[in-house]
Amino acid sequence: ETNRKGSFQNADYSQEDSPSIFGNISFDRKLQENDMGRPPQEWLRYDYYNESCPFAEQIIRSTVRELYELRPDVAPALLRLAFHDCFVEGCDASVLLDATDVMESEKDCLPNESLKGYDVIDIIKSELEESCPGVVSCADIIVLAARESVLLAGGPFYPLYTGRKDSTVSFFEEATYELPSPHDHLSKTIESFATRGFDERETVSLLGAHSTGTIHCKFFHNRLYNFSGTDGPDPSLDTEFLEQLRSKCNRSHAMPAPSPAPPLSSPSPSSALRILPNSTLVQDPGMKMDYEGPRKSFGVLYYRSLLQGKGLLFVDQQLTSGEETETWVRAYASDVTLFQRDFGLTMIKLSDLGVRTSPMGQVRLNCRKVN
Ligand code: HEM
Repeated sequence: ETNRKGSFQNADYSQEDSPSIFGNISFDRKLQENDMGRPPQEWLRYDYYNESCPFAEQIIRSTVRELYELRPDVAPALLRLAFHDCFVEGCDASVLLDATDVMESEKDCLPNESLKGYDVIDIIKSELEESCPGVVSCADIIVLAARESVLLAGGPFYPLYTGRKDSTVSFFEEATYELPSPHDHLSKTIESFATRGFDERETVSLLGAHSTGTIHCKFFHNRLYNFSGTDGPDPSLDTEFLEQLRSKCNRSHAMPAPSPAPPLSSPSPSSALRILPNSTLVQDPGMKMDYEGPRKSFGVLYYRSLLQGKGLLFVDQQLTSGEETETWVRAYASDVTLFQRDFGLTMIKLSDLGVRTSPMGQVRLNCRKVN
């Protein structure tokens, strides 16, 4: 364990002054192709804003960190936001567009109903607009803010290309039908990730993101009281854990959606300091996933809990039901370094999905609206 901890390279890395766990690894990003059948590196570059906005990545980093100090739930919210953006038609900030008279918004589809962090992105964007107006895309902000969030949650640093452009449309239908459900069986999850180029190992590692954040009762309530119409619990749930969950989530937590996320900021944020404290009472308490304090637990405890029948979502617990996926659950449960490396690589891949460049995209001035 000591040795493992010794080589457990994580959260203290910053891009400038530290080697990352990727330092010695050669990974072939040529294999990752975007929608246009061309590899992302033909469109994107490391340090794309080097000349146009040299402090862009630093501004994103420091703003996320400032907000995190006030509200640690900012980190999981931003990580989930990146997943929901990138998984639907690529990383193009389409998830941030508000509805208009002629366009429905991804924000309003069912799988996104408890998505948060839009106002955090607004704050970061306004900081960037002050320094370099009209330069940094909302799509880059999302993936870079998610990277910072992973670090804050105790995960690895991973290098990211930049230069993504923002979409001019929101994909309500696609988000409604293509975002995975917490009630999905393994085969559906595997298929859904495979469509986007992730194999089983990569899928298992990405779900390690569920090491952090909060899962509201409504997403696993059926497993506690009425699993598949049996009027009883999911037999794959550990019994002690079942009681623990039932004490947090009573029968009445089944139907109502979680209360709308409390605003993280004032309506027109211009500075990180305008953030409000976390004061709104959430009716559905949910379960915190930072098992033993975020920095220690990212990854490994999530997989260990799956091996003990203590996965919160059905979709999580399903990872132990397939031969190959279970092998990776076991591997990650016992090898922190392997998990951190794999998670970083799959986050890179996720962040490069369906990248847009001009003329198919733009740099939005306000992340909520098309220019
Ligand atoms: C089969 C795939 C997945 C499903 C069905 C799924 C579903 C969910 C659900 C239902 C929640 C609870 C939301 C709530 O209670 O408000 C959640 C939370 C979360 N998910 Fe996933 N998820 C999946 C994959 C991922 C991936 C790939 C990532 C990131 C790489 C991710 C990151 C997160 C995070 C960080 C949270 C906590 C959010 C917070 O506390 O604000 N998820 N997910």
